Amino acid sequence: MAIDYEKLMSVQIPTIEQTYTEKDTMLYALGIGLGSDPVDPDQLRYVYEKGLVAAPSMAVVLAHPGLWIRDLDTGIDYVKVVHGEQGLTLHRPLPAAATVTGESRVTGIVDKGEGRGAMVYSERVIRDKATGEKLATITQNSFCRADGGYGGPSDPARKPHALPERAPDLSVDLTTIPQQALLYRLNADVNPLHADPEIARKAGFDRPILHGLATYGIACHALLKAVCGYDASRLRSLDGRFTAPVYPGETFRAEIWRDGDIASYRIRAVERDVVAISNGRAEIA
Ligand SMILES: CCCCCCC[C@@H](O)CC(=O)SCCNC(=O)CCNC(=O)[C@H](O)C(C)(C)COP(=O)(O)OP(=O)(O)OC[C@H]1O[C@@H](n2cnc3c(N)ncnc32)[C@H](O)[C@@H]1OP(=O)(O)O
Repeated sequence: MAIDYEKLMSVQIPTIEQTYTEKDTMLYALGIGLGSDPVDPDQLRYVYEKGLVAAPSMAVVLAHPGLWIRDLDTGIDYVKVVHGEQGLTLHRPLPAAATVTGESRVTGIVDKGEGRGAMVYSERVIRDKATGEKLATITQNSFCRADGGYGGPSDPARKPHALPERAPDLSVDLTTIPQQALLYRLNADVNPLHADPEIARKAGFDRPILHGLATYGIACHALLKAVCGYDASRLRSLDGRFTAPVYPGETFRAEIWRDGDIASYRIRAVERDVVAISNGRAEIA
């Protein structure tokens, strides 16, 4: 099967309604390493019911339509899909518990050519069901490694944020645990690539890799720590490009540049010295 451009552009991704509880909010925060210092009150506020606050990046798992690339008639070889880019704009801080809706649509497809893959851009708008208020807009680029050359438009890809050329202004290290992906997937992010060694091998990896969104959440954690004083309401947007797969258990170093309200960043997997997220950009209030 191959991608049919018109059909995929108009694919109906189901609208999802989700009621999430304080427990879900704490589970998400644990999945991105918050609470790793259990006596730090700044971290505790994300993982303990007293004065609980939602981590801003949790929006990316709310009212998630699941693995629609596999489950709908998309023509995509889902096993070979990796997460290419992720963006998030927060219109207001996330409640610690709420009922939300998520409306998703495909916003663009770029055919990079035979053997070079195809990129599928999608967007999801999250609303508070009770008030209809927009909470977050989420953008994603799914890099379909096996689907290039199907004959669709090859418009230039959207340009990623350019990192400053000077040395980073600050850095922060965060550790992950060997079971990080098994913990993170309990946020209903069930792609077997992150749990099943057999599927991971079929996708070309020697063992399950960490979810791109888990690395992205850890980037959010690093920025909360380094430039927001752990105040969730200060993080207004978060974008990044996944440049290399990473494994649960690796140490991540966030290298950060500050220019006014903008923090640029990249995430390095320290032990292998590879950049896992590049072109990172966050707006800080
Ligand atoms: C249901 C919804 C869908 C869900 C999908 C996701 C499900 C998840 O569970 C799966 C995951 O979380 S996977 C884990 C996270 N992601 C990754 O590990 C991917 C890491 N990146 C890579 O492997 C390569 O960069 C790779 C493979 C992305 C590109 O590598 P190469 O092919 O070697 O590309 P390269 O030669 O470096 O560059 C070629 C052109 O592509 C552009 N590019 C590179 N990386 C990109 C990226 N991450 N996103 C967007 N564009 C990217 C380059 O700029 C270059 O462009 P041009 O041809 O215009 O010069």
